Amino acid sequence: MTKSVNTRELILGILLEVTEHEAYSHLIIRNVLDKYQYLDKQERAFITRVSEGTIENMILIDYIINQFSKVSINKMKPVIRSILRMSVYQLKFMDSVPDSAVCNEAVKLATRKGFHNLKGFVNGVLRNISRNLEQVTFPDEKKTPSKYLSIMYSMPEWIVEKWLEEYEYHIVKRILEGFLNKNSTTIRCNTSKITTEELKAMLNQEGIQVNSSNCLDYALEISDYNRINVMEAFKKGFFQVQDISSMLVAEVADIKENSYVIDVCAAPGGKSLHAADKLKETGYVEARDLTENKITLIEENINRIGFTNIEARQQDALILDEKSLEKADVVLADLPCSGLGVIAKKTDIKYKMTPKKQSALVKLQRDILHVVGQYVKPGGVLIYSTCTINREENLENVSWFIQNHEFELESISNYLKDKLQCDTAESGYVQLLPEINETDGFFIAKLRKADRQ
Ligand SMILES: C[S@@+](CC[C@H](N)C(=O)[O-])C[C@H]1O[C@@H](n2cnc3c(N)ncnc32)[C@H](O)[C@@H]1O
Repeated sequence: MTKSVNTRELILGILLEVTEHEAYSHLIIRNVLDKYQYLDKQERAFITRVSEGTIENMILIDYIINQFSKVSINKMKPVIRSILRMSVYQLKFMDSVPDSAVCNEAVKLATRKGFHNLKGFVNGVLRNISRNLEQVTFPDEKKTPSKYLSIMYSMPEWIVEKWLEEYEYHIVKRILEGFLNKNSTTIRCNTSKITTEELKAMLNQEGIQVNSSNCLDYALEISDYNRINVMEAFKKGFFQVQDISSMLVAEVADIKENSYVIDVCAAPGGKSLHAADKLKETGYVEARDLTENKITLIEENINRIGFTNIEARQQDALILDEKSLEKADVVLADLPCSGLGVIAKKTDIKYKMTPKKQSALVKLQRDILHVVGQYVKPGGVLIYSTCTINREENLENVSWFIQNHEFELESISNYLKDKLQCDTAESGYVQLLPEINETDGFFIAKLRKADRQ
């Protein structure tokens, strides 16, 4: 195939899909990289960095553009708006691209996209920004703290205000910094197939940089790799990409061999497969999700890994499944949530969430918990988890649940090592925060059902 594709044009396409058509950035970037597999490592890295960086810093970038453009960013044509955004990202954050090249490429791209008449505008705004970037004035941190944080860390102000009500200022600032610092990828070794040391050696042989984790014996951090799905160890099902926080779900559940586990919201199957691994070829995991597409995703992972003690099943968690009543030793309820803890990985979530959508999620979470709590055997365990950091979706839901159901919180402090330690673990729950705990923002509560015997 000929290399006729222009990387900047691909980036423009990604930005337009995300900002004008509601596409999710991590999915659209992955699709583009899959489609243009012949691009070299440097080109792939450039596409990923500029697309993610532009989306991640969009509030800050728009603030800067608005100081130099007579037409406000919201009034611009989508193509021009996106070209300016990706160019300002490069001017502000990428020393490797000379400013003159950024401006020239932007003008060429605008022309190629049919905006010959606006090339003077694009050129003028960008050259002006490139000359005066250091002179931009930002909101005062002391006088308008939420506005300051919102612009400097590109977080919608309503989210900043919400977090400032729940956490101290310096914690919120660190969380926001954490979202912008990219961590290395964490993987979980499938220890029923290979030891962690063997997996480490295998990855090293493929030239991948691997570090052990202090938090869990079977977790590894990998870096310096191109694509995961071509790694031999991945194809053989020896590991699963998973954040440490997500690994803690099956860890704190303390799954014993021969147990029956129901994961009520399982796709793409990370926690279900972890539970199956912990069962060491015994027991049974039922990995449920809402739609056929989601079931296919789980099945793809099950097939790759090759476990036989797990099956995927389509089932709406809101509808009571009479056959499961009081049958499960462990129910995993890793429920749909606002996802505000994983903004580092799913960059555009912060722009798509609204207070109204978040309230609807709280109701959904309570409705699902009420149904699936009934599948837990007396004396069994329900793990409630979300990848968000808002009290309403987390602790407030747990408080509501234990007030209205025969469950009690149970200590999880024995499972939390090193930087995961926290004051609330003894009480049965943990709220992990990006940067502070060096994980995704994630909530886990362990609930034990009353044993009537
Ligand atoms: C946070 S994700 C689960 C991630 C998964 N536990 C893992 O570790 O890979 C939430 C999942 O809930 C599913 N979901 C949403 N509403 C549902 C419902 N009513 N019934 C079952 N699954 C649902 C979504 O399709 C999504 O896959």
